[in-house]
This record gives sequence, structure tokens and C-alpha cells, in this order.
Amino acid sequence: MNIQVALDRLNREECFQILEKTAPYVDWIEVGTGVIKEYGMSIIREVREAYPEKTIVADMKTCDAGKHEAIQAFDAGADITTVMAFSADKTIIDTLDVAKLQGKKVMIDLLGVSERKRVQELKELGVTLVSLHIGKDMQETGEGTGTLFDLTHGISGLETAVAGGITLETLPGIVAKRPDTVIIGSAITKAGDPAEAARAMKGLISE
Ligand SMILES: O=C(CO)[C@H](O)[C@H](O)COP(=O)(O)O
Repeated sequence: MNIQVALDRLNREECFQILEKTAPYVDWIEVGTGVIKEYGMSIIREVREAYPEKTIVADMKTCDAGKHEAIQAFDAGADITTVMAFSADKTIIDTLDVAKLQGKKVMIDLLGVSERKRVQELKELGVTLVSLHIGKDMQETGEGTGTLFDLTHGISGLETAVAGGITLETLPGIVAKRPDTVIIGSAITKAGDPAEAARAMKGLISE
């Protein structure tokens, strides 16, 4: 099971400080949407150069112009780019085509999806990687990752990531569901000791 550290609501300096402290304990690095909006593709390039051995996820949250945005992310050095599940099927297919050509991957963000039917459709379009996701704003209303796994339960052949306010306390319940990747943002990046937070989470997952 991978740990993906999500770099969100941080400036460039903070992103690299967090990575310096946590890199030994994380497998995948997510350059968050807000960070990309602030710095553009150049920050993905910088992370790629600094961490050539890590899997880099560009959280582009693409919902249109799929081909163009996938090329942008992959050319900057991302291994995986994210696309919203509600996008038009054409957008999904276009990004999958670019990924296939470049030997990269697309992660479909299921934020806001409540019906398994859409997950099944995505699979039929050729999607192989999805993220079960409770967004920041809905986390504030108390929504948790509890029932998210119902969306993919019984649908075979999908690699799953899960995100949304996961903490050291909620991690055991998540790990029990056996996702392939656990995405953790604030619980690492806003911790008093990010290295210790990441180390503890890696330890828990490895148990
Ligand atoms: O995609 C995201 C926000 O849209 C975040 O990467 C994801 O939610 C993880 O961060 P946190 O653990 O702080 O919720």
C-alpha cells in the first residue's frame, strides 16, 4: 500500500521543506491543485528534478481540454495526472489516450460521485485507477471517508486511492479496506512534526 503525500495550501518553500522531511516515508508525491494554480507546471518540473525516484501525481483536476492538460502534466514530469469523474467521456478517453502513448497513468477523481453506475462506466471507458475522495469543504461539514468504498466494492480490476482528511487515528479503518494508495495531506503537512507524522503512518501501513 502506497502513501501519497498531498502538497496543498503550501508555498514553494514549504513544499520542499515538507518533502525533505517526509520523502523517506512516502511513495507518491502529489503536487496539489492549489500549488499548481500558484506556480504552474514549473513546480511539477522542480519536484521531478529533486525526486527522480518518486511517483509524482499532478493533481490537475482536469474536467475539460483533457488532451492538452494531460500533455502539460506529463511533459512537466508527472507520472499520473488527475481528471474529474464527471468530465465528459470524451475528456476521459482523450486523457487515457495521451497517458497510454506516454506510458503514464490517469487517476480519476470520484469527488462528488455517488452512483456506482458512473464508476462502472469509467471502467468500461478504460479507466484503471480511481480516487475515492471527500473534498476539503465537505470535510468541514463532517463528511468522512466511511462509506466511500461502497462506490468501488465488487467492481474488479480498479486500482484505488482514497483521500479526505485521513489522520493517524482514522488510518487503521482505511487500511482495513485495502486501498492501493492512501492520500494524506493536512495530517502530514500541517503536523507539528511532519517527518514523525509520515513515519508513524508508514509504520502503521507496513504492520
Ligand atoms: O485533493 C485534495 C483536496 O482537493 C487533497 O489532496 C486531499 O483531500 C488530501 O488532503 P487532506 O488529507 O488534507 O484532505
